[in-house]
Amino acid sequence: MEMNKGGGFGRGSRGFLTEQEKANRPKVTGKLLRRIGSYLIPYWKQMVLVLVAILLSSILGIVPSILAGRIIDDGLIGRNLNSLISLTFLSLLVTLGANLIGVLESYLNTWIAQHITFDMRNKMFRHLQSMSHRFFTTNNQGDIITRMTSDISGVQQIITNTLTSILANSITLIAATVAMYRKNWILATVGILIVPLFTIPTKRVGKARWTLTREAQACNDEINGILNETLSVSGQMLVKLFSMESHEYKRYEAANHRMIGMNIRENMAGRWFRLVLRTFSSIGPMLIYLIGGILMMRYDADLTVGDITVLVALLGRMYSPVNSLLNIQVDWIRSMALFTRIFDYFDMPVEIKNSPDAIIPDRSEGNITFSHVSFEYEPERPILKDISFSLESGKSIAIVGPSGAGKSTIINLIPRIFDATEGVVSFDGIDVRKLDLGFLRSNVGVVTQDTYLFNGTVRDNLLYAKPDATLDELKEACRKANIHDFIEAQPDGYDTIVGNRGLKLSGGEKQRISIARVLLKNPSVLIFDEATSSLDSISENLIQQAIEPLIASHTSIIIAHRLSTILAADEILVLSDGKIAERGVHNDLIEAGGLYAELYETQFRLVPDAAGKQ
Ligand SMILES: Nc1ncnc2c1ncn2[C@@H]1O[C@H](COP(=O)(O)OP(=O)(O)OP(=O)(O)O)[C@@H](O)[C@H]1O
Repeated sequence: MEMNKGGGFGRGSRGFLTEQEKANRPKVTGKLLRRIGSYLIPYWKQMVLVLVAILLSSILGIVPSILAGRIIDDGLIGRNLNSLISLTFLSLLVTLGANLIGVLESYLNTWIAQHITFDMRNKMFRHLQSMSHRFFTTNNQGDIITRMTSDISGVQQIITNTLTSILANSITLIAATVAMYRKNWILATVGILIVPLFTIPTKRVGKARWTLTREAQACNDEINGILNETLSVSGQMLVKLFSMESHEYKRYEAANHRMIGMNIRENMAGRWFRLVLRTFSSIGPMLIYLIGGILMMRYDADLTVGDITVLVALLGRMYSPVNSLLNIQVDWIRSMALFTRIFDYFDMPVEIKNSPDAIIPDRSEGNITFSHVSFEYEPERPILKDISFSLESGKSIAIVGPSGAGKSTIINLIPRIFDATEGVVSFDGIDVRKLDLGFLRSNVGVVTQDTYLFNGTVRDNLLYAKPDATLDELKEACRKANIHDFIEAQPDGYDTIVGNRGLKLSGGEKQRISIARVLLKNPSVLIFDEATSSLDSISENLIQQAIEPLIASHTSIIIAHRLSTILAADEILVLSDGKIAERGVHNDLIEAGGLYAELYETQFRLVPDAAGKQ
């Protein structure tokens, strides 16, 4: 039987709280415990079985130690072969039984833990999917992934290790103590007094080793950081372009060198730890032999050799449970902190959600109205100020303005990536906050500046917009987006792998695929955030040839940076510092000689216009 469930000597090195953990001790309230319980309750039947299994295997686990006494006294010293054979056989049977129950207990335990974490992971994933864009822009991606992966795996550890460790170790300890006192109260008291004395030095050396392990871990993290930075695609590109190869090598070598030193020290600390452990753990048995022997020889105590052997064996069984129970407080604090962190995530409010009586209109025209819309990402920092405009179905609007004027922010309010702080954004005359989110988003197609493709084939990426689209539909969308010929020219055609985030494709190709993807959704409003990053003139030309007819044939809003796109729109909104500074058509705005005329002179006229409409 595995007595040392998650505890024991080896784990002494983890049994300490960091300064940070000490400072952030979680508040354990009845509410928190009830909430944890709510995840366990569906599995109460299996838990009762685990409890019975632990009880049985812990008690059976100490029986062989007790039988050892009778094997010695009756079998060996008493020279009774029958008794020797039956007792050894019984001992073997009990050991086998305890271990078989242990296997069953492990299975049930793992089953429960896996199911609880399965429930939690799914719940967390669903919750994260419903979180707003603001959540993902303000929270570190690494933290979000950690919550999903290691924190929830931590819950599994708590269930399989901490809970069973408390139970199994407590039962073993009680059973061993009772059995020892039944044999001889003096030796039992000696043994029980020795156990805590043993744990003090073990804990001290353990702490020193733990500090070293943490330092080695920090060193390892540093090395991983260097590897992540320098061996990533973009990192390598940066290193090459700035000829930093030898600088990076030196940085890596220095960190690697530090790590070697740390590893040697850590290993040696481990060796010292084992030395202290073995020395102290042998003091107890020696004392029992010594005192037991004196009691037997000098005081004629009612003790046999077998009794002394049993007491030594039982004492040996106590070290590990005592040690791990001493760590329970640390495990408990960590477990509660883990649950608190996970629940904090569950409790984060969902900012953008369907209103309870969300409207799903029969059809969508694609009329968009902004009336007196203001918006701020952070309190007291207005980004959009009193924006009003209307886009009628079938028409198109180009939004222009200096960088940071709030152009992308305006379009983010239409599919409710964010909600307006003041004023109303409406779609076909209905406040977007009252519309069904699914309806709204399926009718608003957005092509962002930095297009995102999943690692998969071109076909997979296109089908994301319409999983049941036929190949002909895919081809039609790609023709409209001017990317069909390119895809067909690839050896694998529509099954071409796009690579991680689409890295195997050029910026222009990615953008055209993402235009095709949006067209497959067949939305009633198209929104383009025209890329400012310079594409080569062929790519530009292909994109413009795709976008211009779409602007003419669809209700559309374009954040425009190129003259030809601006000219393709019915109306131009000129945005400055979050306000609409000017609006109208190209010639009138040029004549007015305001901000648009200035932008035209400084930017649009100079941007190489592939369509040649300058
Ligand atoms: N998620 C965000 N949180 C806080 N502030 C933001 C966020 N996104 C944008 N901003 C700020 O809002 C302002 C407007 O940004 P926006 O992206 O709408 O400008 P833009 O006109 O589209 O600029 P560009 O042409 O450079 O893309 C900027 O000052 C920007 O720093």
